Amino acid sequence: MTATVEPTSPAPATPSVLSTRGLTKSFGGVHAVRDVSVGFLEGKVNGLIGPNGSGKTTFFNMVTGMIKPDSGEVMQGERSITRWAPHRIARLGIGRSFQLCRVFPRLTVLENLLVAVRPTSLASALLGAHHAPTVARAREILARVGIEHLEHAEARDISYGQQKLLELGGVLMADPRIIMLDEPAGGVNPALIERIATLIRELNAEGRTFIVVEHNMDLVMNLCDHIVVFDRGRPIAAGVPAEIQSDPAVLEAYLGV
Ligand SMILES: Nc1ncnc2c1ncn2[C@@H]1O[C@H](COP(=O)(O)OP(=O)(O)OP(=O)(O)O)[C@@H](O)[C@H]1O
Repeated sequence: MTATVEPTSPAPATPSVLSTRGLTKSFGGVHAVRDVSVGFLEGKVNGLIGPNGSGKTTFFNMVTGMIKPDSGEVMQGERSITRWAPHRIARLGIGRSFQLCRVFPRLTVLENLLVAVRPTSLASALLGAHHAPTVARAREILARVGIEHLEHAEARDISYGQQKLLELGGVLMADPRIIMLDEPAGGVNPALIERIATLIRELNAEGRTFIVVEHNMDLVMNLCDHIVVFDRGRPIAAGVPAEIQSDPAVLEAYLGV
């Protein structure tokens, strides 16, 4: 049976900016993502939640081209982007962060942003340090994410939460319209979680769509307009936070009740 959860709320008329049809991936005998058909709403903060191992990161990896699905489709609007290479998907304006924050520890904070904009060659990225408009943009983004005072610090010397902000800054360098965040609050202290949440709200208010995988339920419920819930590789619920919080299938998945 096809596990289809349509994004019927909060606004049925809102188009899906990204969607999947029957997306499937197994690793040996592990069915990580099974026949998933879901849609994410344009201009909204979409949440993707589920217990550990329910397939969220594997799903993200397929949508962003990092791994190839066994079967199924990834659609941006009406266009299939299934099996496109990650850089090609990025050029569509789809940016992402990673569960385990990816920064270059021995580069400075500013250099990390210069690398982010030219990921194919570290050398050319660092040469970009002499490209005034790129540097100006990087500084603007550092100010935006609130770590401009750390410009000259090596990334390994700033806190994990600041590294998460730096990684988000790297995503913003490409000016994406759709931003996929894998556990933006994971391992981050409460003060910085609040800053990350504020930043997501501000960027969303500018018209950027978010798809956020996150285990911090307070954050998810406060931040997201619409939530899809995975369990054992399949979507089991979709709706506004109030619907998700009272959905018996969701409670069962999390609590085993
Ligand atoms: N490269 C891989 N090789 C083998 N098994 C994998 C691989 N990647 C993921 N899995 C398995 O696929 C399942 C889904 O994993 P995935 O990381 O997508 O879940 P998740 O919902 O993101 O989990 P978490 O919330 O803990 O990050 C798990 O059973 C995991 O062990």
